[in-house]
Amino acid sequence: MRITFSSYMSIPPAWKSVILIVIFFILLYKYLTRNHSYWKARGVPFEPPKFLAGSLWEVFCGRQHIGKHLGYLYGKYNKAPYFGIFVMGKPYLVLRNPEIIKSITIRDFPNFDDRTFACDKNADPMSGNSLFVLKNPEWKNIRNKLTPIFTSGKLKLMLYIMKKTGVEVEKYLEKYDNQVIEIKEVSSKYMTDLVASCFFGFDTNSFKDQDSEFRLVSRRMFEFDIFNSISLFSYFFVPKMVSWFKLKLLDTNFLKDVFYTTLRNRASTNQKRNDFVDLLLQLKENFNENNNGIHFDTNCMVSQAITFFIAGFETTSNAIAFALYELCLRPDCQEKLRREIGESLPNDVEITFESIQKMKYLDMVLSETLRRYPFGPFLNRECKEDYVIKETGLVIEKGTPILIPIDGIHNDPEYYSDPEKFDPERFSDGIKYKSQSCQYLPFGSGPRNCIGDRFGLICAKVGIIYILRKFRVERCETTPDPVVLDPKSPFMMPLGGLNMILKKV
Ligand code: HEM
Repeated sequence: MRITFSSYMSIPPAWKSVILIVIFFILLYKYLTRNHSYWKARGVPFEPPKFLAGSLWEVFCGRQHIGKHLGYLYGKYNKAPYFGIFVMGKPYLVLRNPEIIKSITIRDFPNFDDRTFACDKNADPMSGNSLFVLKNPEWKNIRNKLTPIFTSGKLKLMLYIMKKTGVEVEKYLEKYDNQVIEIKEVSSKYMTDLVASCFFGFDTNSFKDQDSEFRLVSRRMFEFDIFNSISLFSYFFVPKMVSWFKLKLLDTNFLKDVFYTTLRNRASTNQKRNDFVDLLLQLKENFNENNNGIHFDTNCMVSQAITFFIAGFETTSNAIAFALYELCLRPDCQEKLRREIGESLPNDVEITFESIQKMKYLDMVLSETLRRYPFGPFLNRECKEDYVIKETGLVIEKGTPILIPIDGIHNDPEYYSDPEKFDPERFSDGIKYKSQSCQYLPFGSGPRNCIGDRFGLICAKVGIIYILRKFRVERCETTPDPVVLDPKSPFMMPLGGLNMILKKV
């Protein structure tokens, strides 16, 4: 039957509205599903999309953690070098093959040097200027300038701050002998104090002051309710929402005020602490104008300090907490590590940078912990120009977002036998081979990898040494086994904490 304009006009108004609504939804559906044949047309295996949620329905429903879901898909498409998914109708390419990952993150890096991470610099200048978010050429310029502040020599000068915070943890834990403690909160306090001191020159005292504002602020940053998990999700997957709704990544006003206060104090007292504040100030002074017009002004400096604070404290405290959790389930590994600590530092001798470097088993324990629990469960890159994957001939179109599922790779039995087992021995030869072949990616890969990896590892090692040389951690009735990850968080964080019993040795 043909519907003409005059027959339409004769339809009662209520029916007209119904027809318009139906047409609207049909058009919307067509628009949102317009790309759903994208991967099929290119011969790429793909996870069939569901309307709106695409291939991440389980994640949107809160039933599965995004890292574990990508890991599950990684296992499902185990014959393919990559597979396709859809997020809100947009096609994403998920890489499986380490050689292809290497090409994209290292060899052909210039074509994949940015993340798809969105940020509206005008609405949120603090986050927009952060190294994590910056796009080239600004990113490269700032990264080159910041890299030297993380050299071993500079970190060595900050060891005194780490040791001071380690002593605070030790004193704090004395009160909990033979009691159940939630170790994630302890490690978060340790890292909040440490990072606040190193990057803000500020004594936060989270162990003495339960209401320390720094700790309250840092805790809020990683507490995910439905609203901030949608917001953070949009930064990674729906960048348009960020500009439409002028979303702000984080409320950084408090951190900004603290940093400015520190700058004023340093200027008036000429105090030097050999911390990152001193290094950032030096960098600002030496930053000449010959940088493609890119400035490293005070705002940019504050933005980096805030980035380092946020990127540093939760990642590293997670690693400490998960290491102690695994050690409480594996008393044999714990004893081996305590022996190593005892032999390297007999009679409570002073911890030195060199003694930490020599603790091989401690390094193996942390490497294995980060294999099992990489904080960021996926890496993310954007394709700048059409690119041909030489191994398969697939053309990745300009603008295609790429995901690298770290958890899937870290649990692939082809690279790690019995991957569910916590086994530090698999890193007895170090991580070099596995990192270089892109089978081990807790700190990412290529020039855009983690800038703070060495700082994070030293902080984690010092924290673990201070705890284990005085205490044994044991499993208790409320120790989770297996760990449940918080599905609302895009990061691999434990849901409900990590309880264990602490016993003085
Ligand atoms: C155990 C601790 C840590 C883990 C597991 C970790 C992990 C990561 C990962 C996976 C990335 C993305 C890399 C990529 O895309 O290839 C990253 C980037 C980054 N991390 Fe870390 N990180 C840790 C500690 C730190 C610390 C202590 C800092 C600062 C002091 C830091 C600062 C950054 C920054 C600024 C970036 C962005 C780098 C860029 O885009 O140039 N991270 N980190």
